Amino acid sequence: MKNNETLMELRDVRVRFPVGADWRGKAKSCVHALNGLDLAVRRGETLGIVGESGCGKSTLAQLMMGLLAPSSGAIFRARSSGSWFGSGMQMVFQDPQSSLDPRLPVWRTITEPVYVQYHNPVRERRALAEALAEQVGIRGGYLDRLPHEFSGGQRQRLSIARALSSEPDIVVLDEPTSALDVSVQAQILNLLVELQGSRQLTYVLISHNVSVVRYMSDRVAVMYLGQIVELGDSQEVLNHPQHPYTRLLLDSVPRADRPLQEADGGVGELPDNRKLPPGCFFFDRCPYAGDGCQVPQRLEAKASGVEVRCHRV
Ligand SMILES: Nc1ncnc2c1ncn2[C@@H]1O[C@H](COP(=O)(O)OP(=O)(O)OP(=O)(O)O)[C@@H](O)[C@H]1O
Repeated sequence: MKNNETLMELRDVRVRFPVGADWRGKAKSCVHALNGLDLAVRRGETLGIVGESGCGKSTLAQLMMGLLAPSSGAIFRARSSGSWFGSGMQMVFQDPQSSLDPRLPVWRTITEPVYVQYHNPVRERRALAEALAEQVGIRGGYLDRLPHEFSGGQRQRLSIARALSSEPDIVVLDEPTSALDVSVQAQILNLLVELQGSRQLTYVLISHNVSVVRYMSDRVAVMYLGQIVELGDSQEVLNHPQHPYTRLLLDSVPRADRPLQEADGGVGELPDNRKLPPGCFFFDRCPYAGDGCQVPQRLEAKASGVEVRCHRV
């Protein structure tokens, strides 16, 4: 069920982290993690977020989850039908080991988001745990076990069950398969697709793995130095990349998890995000840089419907 209803919108969002301190405890400089991000999440879609390490993907996830406040800009959320303190957001992390409490039987962990809000009795909690476990392919009889008694893939299934327990509107998937064996990665992705169909979920999928994003996403946002440089239909963006950075990123697959200069034989380093370039952020690494690139670039819709932050496209 995809439509154009916006569940969450970020407008010109910036996040700065003060770093270093002088003898008075005053920050010496700032890391500019997000630099004017405009993005909307639509109900029922999977929105993929890609970009190399350090471009701001995790900062964006924390912002969406409400774990971090923007330094400037605004975030709008549609009124939630789900719960988790009313935010309607849940997250599935890369490492299922650390998102499940090692001392608690899993039925407790996977129903915790609901219990925190409603304090439901044990019988009800167990019944919910069993129903959720069944939906993610874990037999109800195993729910008294501790997380370490499950395999990595099963633990990720349990983390997904936990995320679904409060019936969130949006689930942020932060590298949901990258800590798993290759053999179970596809099973988890298929499970996520199935659940999206049966529960009308909206996903924000953060990944440096372009094949995962290609398989899962309806739209893709490509991030560079805390900005979106290309945004649109995922097949269009991934099959016909227009921004020079998107092309470079796709050319470096499957090594996009490393800084690009290692993967592509030397186009320069990711600029220092304590001092932002005055014009196009990609200027120093761009093979097409020239006139008109020394001024800040705007994200603009091109004929294909894809938005691109480059005046030369
Ligand atoms: N708490 C913090 N204090 C200072 N700098 C931070 C903090 N959190 C993130 N950063 C910096 O902000 C920038 C964006 O980081 P972020 O973790 O969002 O990137 P990322 O794209 O998720 O990278 P990765 O894929 O490696 O997780 C990086 O330069 C990072 O060092």
